[in-house]
Amino acid sequence: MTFSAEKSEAIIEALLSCRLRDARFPAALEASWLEEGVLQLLPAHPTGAVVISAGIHGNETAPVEMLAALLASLMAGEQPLSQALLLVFGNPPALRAGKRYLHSDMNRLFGGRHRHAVPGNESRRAARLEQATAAFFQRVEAEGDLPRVHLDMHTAIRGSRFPQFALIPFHQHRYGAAFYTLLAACELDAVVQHTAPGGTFSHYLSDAFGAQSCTLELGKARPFGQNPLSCFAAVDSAIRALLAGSALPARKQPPMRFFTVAQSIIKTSSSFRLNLDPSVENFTQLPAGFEIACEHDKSWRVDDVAPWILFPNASVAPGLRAGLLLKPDLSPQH
Ligand SMILES: O=C(O)CCC(=O)N[C@@H](CCC(=O)O)C(=O)O
Ligand SMILES: [Zn+2]
Repeated sequence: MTFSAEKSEAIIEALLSCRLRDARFPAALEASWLEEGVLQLLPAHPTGAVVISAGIHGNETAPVEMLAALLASLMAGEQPLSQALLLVFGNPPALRAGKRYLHSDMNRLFGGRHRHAVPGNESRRAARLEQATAAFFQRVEAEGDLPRVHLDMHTAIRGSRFPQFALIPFHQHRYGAAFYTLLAACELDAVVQHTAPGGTFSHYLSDAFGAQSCTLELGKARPFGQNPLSCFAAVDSAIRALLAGSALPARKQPPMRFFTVAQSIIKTSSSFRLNLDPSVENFTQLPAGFEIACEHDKSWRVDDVAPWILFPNASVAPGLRAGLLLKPDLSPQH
């Protein structure tokens, strides 16, 4: 395990107090800050382009601690880098406040949706992150036609029966076997395939730049300093091997489970009610016929094809997803 607690604490402190730009890097790396909390690192001859993001939601701190530790290793010259790399600390003001967001959920605003949102911290930041990632991929183009990978790391509000999993955005370009091998090397428990476009950061990078991209869910959201970082050692090692250009660690766990989104529950009004206790975990298999949620004139019931519930949340803003129902994916793409 390569977390260096002291150095990463200093980086988080610098991030939270707007001093991150003071960081220094080995001479072999061309380092530029494209935005607050957005760092581009270029080795001499990159063999791929990788974007790693964390803190798109400000209360999801474990991924930020992991990214800070990775940054500390890069600064110290301890982490080899064969890839053009963009590190993104997603939402610094929300991280400072310890909140998912300040004005609106940023992970619903990408792909230009920020233009139609009420102006605020997240609409401005989503626009800037879009510009920064566009600048990164434009710079990367000068290095040739490099494979593009994006991992957007999150943690979940509820506990999960499959604690660590990926959500792959709806996409029409090919995700190669190597990408699924990377997810397997992360020792993920499950992979969920979206079936419709969305406003997530991972969907944006996939759609706009042809990246093989996913959201990584790494357990339950906890405040800074309270994360069981050793649980994410496999993800950390796989990311470090990817960046170094070395062989990925071999998977030790049983094979990943694959699911597809069958239905999105969209809350449309404040009359929305969820009939699930907060202790119900993600990937709980609900009984057929059970009424999961209702609104004044609408009701959502479980069928026997797609009974697995993911991200049930009654407190989302009207118009947003209040839960997903999943079915098993019997013929995953890879
Ligand atoms: O626990 C929850 O309810 C949400 C955790 C979270 O932030 N998940 C991401 C998933 C993004 C995706 O679907 O790819 C989100 O809701 O933005
Ligand atoms: Zn999140």
